[in-house]
Amino acid sequence: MRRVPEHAPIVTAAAMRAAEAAAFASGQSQREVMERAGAAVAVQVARLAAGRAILVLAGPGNNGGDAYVVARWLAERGHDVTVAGLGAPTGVAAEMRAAWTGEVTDLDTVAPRVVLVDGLFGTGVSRPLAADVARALARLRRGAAITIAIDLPSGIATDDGSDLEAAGADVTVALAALKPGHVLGDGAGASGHVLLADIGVPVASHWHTLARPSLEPPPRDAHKFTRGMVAVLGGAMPGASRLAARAAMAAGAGYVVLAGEDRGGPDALVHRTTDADLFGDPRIGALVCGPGLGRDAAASDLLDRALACERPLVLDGDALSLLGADAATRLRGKHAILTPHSGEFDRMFGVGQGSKIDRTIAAAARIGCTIVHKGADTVIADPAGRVTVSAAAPTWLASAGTGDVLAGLVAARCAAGAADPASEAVWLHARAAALAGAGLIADGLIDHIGGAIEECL
Ligand SMILES: NC(=O)C1=CN([C@@H]2O[C@H](COP(=O)(O)OP(=O)(O)OC[C@H]3O[C@@H](n4cnc5c(N)ncnc54)[C@H](OP(=O)(O)O)[C@@H]3O)[C@@H](O)[C@H]2O)[C@@H](O)CC1
Ligand SMILES: [K+]
Repeated sequence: MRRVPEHAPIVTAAAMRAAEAAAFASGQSQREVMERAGAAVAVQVARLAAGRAILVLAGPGNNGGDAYVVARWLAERGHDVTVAGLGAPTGVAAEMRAAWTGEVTDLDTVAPRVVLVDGLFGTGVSRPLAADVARALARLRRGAAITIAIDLPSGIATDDGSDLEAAGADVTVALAALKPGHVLGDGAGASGHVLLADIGVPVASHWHTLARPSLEPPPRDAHKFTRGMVAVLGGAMPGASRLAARAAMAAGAGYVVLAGEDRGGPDALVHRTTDADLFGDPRIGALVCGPGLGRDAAASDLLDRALACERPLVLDGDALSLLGADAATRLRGKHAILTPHSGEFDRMFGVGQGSKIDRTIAAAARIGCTIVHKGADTVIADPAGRVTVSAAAPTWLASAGTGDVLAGLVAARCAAGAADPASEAVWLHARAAALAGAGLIADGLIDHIGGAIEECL
């Protein structure tokens, strides 16, 4: 499983440039910042290289400037370093090139070494890599035991993570902040483990990586209703709603109701009919609608009643499919958390423009609800534009029923009155998956929710 720093700011290329400009305006010199960036990367390279031969690739821009600093820092400390260059840097990067007293060989002909440091392109990549550059990079990566990228793997688009012929890295040292390219789409996979280096450039952002929540055990005067009541609407596929209900129980909801005709599930699960009393029950802290609901007239009627009631909603699966393109009008002003995968999201809000972060923010603002846009890169956006990205969840989660478990987790945290139920639930879900290990199934995931909670106490 890859590692990504927790609660790290995420900024676009433009926002990073603005932060750098502000730092320069406040008196820092670009030379100082580049020296700091190079040194921060070099410390990690030295640690990971452990005495092995290092090849540093230096590109034509400031990412290449950082690379020349890395090479100089390592050589000064006795490491075995060679450099291959692409293009002629300008400005401060040219000064760093001049300060490197060793040879600079050609990218096309250089032989691979055990440790590869990729400083070809960072946030300034503006188009797909030329075929010869992509080929050389891929060849050198294949010939290396470990590849460490400076700021971004060369050829990953900074703002949306799309692949512009990148070869990828095992470790990426992000400078000052993470970029969407480290956490979204192909870029998330290409970045490998991500480390965050402080280069003295302050960065403010409303976007962050997911962090372990801080939770409390129930207080001494707790009883089942103060811990949160969750109701799950059953439907055509009872297994899915049962998974959501069981997950809510395991996540600490004090009283969980499975509403409908299904009488299955554990003994502690309370069964009720979907009558008016249920939808008017003021004790319900979260009503889950969607897992296993079905898409027939009965399902549609249950969704209508859920939307008409005053309780906080967690909408998933079939509820989202039933809403489809009407989601924007029908959900506006509702207290709801939506948990679509990308197919459901696109059906509700259209494919649209921009990165997954941009599109999720726009949809959350449009409907005034929090959206958990699921995937290998889960993006959580609230209507105020705050974003949390989960980019390191185990890929074993890609199996039937894990989304139903997540809906139950969100509902339990919502009913418990958590400040950020969606992010907490996504963290617990990913952690339970890590504890469940390889080959997990949704039922087994539930058994590890308690263990995940223990790590947050
Ligand atoms: N600002 C600062 O002071 C600091 C910045 N820092 C570092 O700088 C990095 C950003 O630097 P940057 O803006 O110079 O961009 P960078 O990623 O080096 O690439 C631009 C060059 O590549 C070229 N180019 C682009 N795509 C190409 C392609 N496909 N194929 C071929 N060429 C291509 C492009 O040429 P052009 O597009 O103009 O033709 C230009 O020459 C950032 O990630 C961090 O590492 C840190 O040191 C902290 C201080
Ligand atoms: K790079």
